[in-house]
Amino acid sequence: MAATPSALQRFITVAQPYWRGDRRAWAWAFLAGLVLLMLADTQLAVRLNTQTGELTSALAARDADRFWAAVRQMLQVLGLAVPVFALYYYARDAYANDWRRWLTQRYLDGYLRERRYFHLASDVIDNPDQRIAEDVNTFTGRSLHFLLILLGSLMQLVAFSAVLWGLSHTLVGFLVAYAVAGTVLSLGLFGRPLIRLNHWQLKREADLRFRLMRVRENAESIAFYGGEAQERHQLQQRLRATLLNTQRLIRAQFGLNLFQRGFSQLSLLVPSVVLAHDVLSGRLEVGQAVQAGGAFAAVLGAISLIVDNFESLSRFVAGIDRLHDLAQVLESPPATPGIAREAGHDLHLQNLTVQAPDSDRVLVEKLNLSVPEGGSLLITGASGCGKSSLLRAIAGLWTQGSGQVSHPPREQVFFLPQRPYLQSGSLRSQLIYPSTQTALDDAALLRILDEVQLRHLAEADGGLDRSRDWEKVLSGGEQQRLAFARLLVHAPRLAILDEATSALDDANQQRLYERLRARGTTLISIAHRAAVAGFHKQVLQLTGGGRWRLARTTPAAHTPPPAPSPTAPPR
Ligand SMILES: Nc1ncnc2c1ncn2[C@@H]1O[C@H](COP(=O)(O)OP(=O)(O)OP(=O)(O)O)[C@@H](O)[C@H]1O
Repeated sequence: MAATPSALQRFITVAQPYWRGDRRAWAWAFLAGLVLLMLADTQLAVRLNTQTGELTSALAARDADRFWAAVRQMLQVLGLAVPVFALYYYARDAYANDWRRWLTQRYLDGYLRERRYFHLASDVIDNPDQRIAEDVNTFTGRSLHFLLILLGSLMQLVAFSAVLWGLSHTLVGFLVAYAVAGTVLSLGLFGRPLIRLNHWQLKREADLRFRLMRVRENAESIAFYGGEAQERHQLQQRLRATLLNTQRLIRAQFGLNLFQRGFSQLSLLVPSVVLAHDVLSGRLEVGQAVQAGGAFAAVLGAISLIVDNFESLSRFVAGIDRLHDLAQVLESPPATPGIAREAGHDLHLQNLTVQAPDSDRVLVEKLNLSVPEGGSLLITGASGCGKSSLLRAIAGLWTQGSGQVSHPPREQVFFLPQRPYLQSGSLRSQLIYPSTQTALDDAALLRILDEVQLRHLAEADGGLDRSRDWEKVLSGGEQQRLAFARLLVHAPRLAILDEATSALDDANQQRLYERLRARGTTLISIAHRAAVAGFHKQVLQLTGGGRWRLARTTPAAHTPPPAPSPTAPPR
């Protein structure tokens, strides 16, 4: 089948980093140990078989001494065989687990590096989460399983081929022809369809699970809308697609079963038919024919590995395809950005043109502006005109377009996105996010909680170490205040706020902006509410179609009144 070399190449691409990377010494040493255990296990199984024969013969001969000697020997062999058997399976699973840990780590690094998780479009790679969490696990487990079956078969092949060759050359010729025909036929008839169907099955299952996850994540909104009927409809559509594919798989499996059964049953007849003439003419003893039949079955079993394991092999290959595609995407060099970036002291945008990803639509054209240290800029414009997109370009999330962005070093810039993202975890970890540790002590963190009026969250049992699903238990405004607290924890030189106070009341919003101004933080905001304008020295108005207008606000507007004021008009 044309897909075989490519499937093998794909397997090698996915598997080889473990065997050739920093883990290679361990990987090869452990594998060698595993093969030794397998050999010992096979050897002990043969000895057990011999001892069983000896016990039977001793009983048949009514020889008590011989019988008890055989029992003692059997117990000795068992004493070795049982732990070796258990150790072999333990080592195999531990090995698969180590491989999984290593490979998952590699993909996780690739997924989180250079914001690949953000750029991965779902039409390029569907369900990367399933690939990283599940497909890797299946891949490492199944790879070892098949590798060891293959080695076992090879041992059997070596052991019985010699026997068979000694008994009948013709039978060996038939055997090779029979096995090759079976393998070619099964690959040709069932290979591509089964691999394709298994590929789709994995995707459909992941889509269904993802949809269920969305219901759980958005339970409150769905409950408010009463959206159960729509959700059920969507879920049923995905379930139907999954089951339809399963149905096709079952049909393909039916054909494969017919073929496999016919192939293995016929193989019982082949040696007798081939050897009948030799036996009937007296050239071969009946016992030798029986022995040849046994050897034929053993060798055929070894070389029909593909036919016998076709179903699980096709599932395995489908999983390899998914991992291979993921690896290609994660390990490919990032696309060359159209927008150039460089580190500077202040924020400068030079001839900046921003386009939406994979589209010709220009959202901002040839924008030039500077925000000096301690300065402030408000971005306004109608919904959908490209305000957040401009921030995405400044942050380096979107790179399509042209021009140049120079900005203070990344660690001195802090973005507050439109939707505050809260993890479930301790209150402390929310406050210091995205850092994993902070130089601030608990007293300083509590003071910041005071400033955003969330001190009460740390007053329950557990204090700053209290863990909750914060997204569920905090109101929209509280979530925004907690996100604002992160800004105060990180005390950046440049803060970029995308409607980060939209859910706050005016008094809270004013206090937090004043706090930033008192710190001398350079500020860029997007906000719809008029009161925010007073905290900014420049206003950039996006007027649609890439056009823009930059203006200074009047000095009076820099001192915001306690009540909301009208928007400062651009000059
Ligand atoms: N990932 C994306 N790919 C393609 N187009 C996008 C993408 N994200 C946003 N857009 C489009 O870019 C345009 C600008 O979106 P943007 O989020 O910048 O608007 P905005 O001015 O911030 O709007 P709002 O005030 O409603 O938040 C919109 O028409 C939107 O549909």
